[in-house]
Amino acid sequence: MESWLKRSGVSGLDDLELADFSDTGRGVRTRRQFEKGEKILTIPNGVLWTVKHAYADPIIGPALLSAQPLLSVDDTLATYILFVRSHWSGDYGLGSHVAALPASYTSSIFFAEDELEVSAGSSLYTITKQLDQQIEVDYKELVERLFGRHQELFPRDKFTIEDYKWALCTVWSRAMDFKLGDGDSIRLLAAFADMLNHSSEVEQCHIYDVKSGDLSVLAGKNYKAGDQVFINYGPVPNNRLLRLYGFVVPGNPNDSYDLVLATHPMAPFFEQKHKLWVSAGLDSTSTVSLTLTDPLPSSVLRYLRIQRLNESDLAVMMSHQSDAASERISDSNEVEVLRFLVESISSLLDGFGTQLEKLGEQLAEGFYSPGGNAWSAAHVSLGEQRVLRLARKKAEDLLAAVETGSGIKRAQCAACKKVSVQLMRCGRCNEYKLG
Ligand SMILES: C[S@@+](CC[C@H](N)C(=O)[O-])C[C@H]1O[C@@H](n2cnc3c(N)ncnc32)[C@H](O)[C@@H]1O
Repeated sequence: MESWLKRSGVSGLDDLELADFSDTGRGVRTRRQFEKGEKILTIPNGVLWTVKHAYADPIIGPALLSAQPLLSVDDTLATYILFVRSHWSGDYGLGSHVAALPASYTSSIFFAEDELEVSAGSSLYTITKQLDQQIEVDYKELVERLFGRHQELFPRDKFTIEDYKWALCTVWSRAMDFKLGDGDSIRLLAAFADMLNHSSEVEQCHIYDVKSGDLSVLAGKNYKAGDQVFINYGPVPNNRLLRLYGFVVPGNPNDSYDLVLATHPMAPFFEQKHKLWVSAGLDSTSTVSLTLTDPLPSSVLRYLRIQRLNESDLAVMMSHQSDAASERISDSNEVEVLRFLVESISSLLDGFGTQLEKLGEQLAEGFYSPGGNAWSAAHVSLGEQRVLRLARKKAEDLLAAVETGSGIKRAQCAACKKVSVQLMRCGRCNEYKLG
């Protein structure tokens, strides 16, 4: 691969080499010192994997362009990679890059049932299950629309669903995304640059030159000869790292929980409420990322304030053009919203297969083999539960403050003893018996 890249005009390779590292696996090592900001590597546009290059390929290009509507970016790149793997020699060109790719991946879609089960309750668990189904559907569609129609290009035995999953994970774990000036974006894979591992200790240091179309990597910090060179994949939480890249960062400060807020279209006043959500920059189904630094973003409260509007408050709100739900609408609405949040977050937390404290103990005792799939899944579960606990605490504090300020009393359900809001049905046992 390196000799092909050098002949293709890649610069910087003489000062770098591939090497194995105990913590990150294969990566790139410096052969000399680099100052932060110095250019380390440049890969010219001609050798990048891009959708444009796939379309321009004289053999696979016409077939890809004949599929209407066109395949997604990831499917195009995955198909291109599989095409090169099945038709090109591994000695030179893109074929030599494919030959250097990992034979398998540790993305959560490859987890055994018992490994994924460790993250039960997490968004990773749900999304991975959905992804498994989606991949099957997408694969069938690809066979129908493309692979089955050009079997000379896409031989069945080299374009199985397992091959497709491998190629998708190649794209997910190695592609780089860049925004272009015109509001467009480009997703590309760059041989050798895709051997760089992630560290949050370096700044963003891979750049795409829109004019030349070349990709460059700068030193994200000062390096001594023999150091591993890193790039920064971005502020990615563990659930996403594991799904796309197949690894986690223990104690990841970017951990998050994606809260999905949804309302059935048959719910009363749905149309009016939909308008209010849109004017608040939301939608009737909105996904909000709860994070360690902002566990209860204001958009969650804005969404729920609108969702829980009664008829008279709704009429008042509809007459306001702006985002009136950014503030408390009424004490009773606020209490209802916060009560609902506390209960919902509690049931999300109850849904985790193993609770936070137990997971913490298990990880400390070495119950899961470090770096293994179950260990990674445990870290995802831990991170998501941490975020949800912070979110619940914040909702509880806000609720207590509103109740104190408004004079709305708490009451305890006589049936299950759960503290509830006066005159509301107890959400846990569904009884109206308030004490
Ligand atoms: C762009 S590739 C980097 C090169 C890769 N190590 C290889 O041998 O092909 C991304 C993959 O490298 C691994 N990786 C990157 N950064 C890592 C890190 N900080 N810790 C553990 N694995 C990492 C993950 O397997 C990830 O999917």
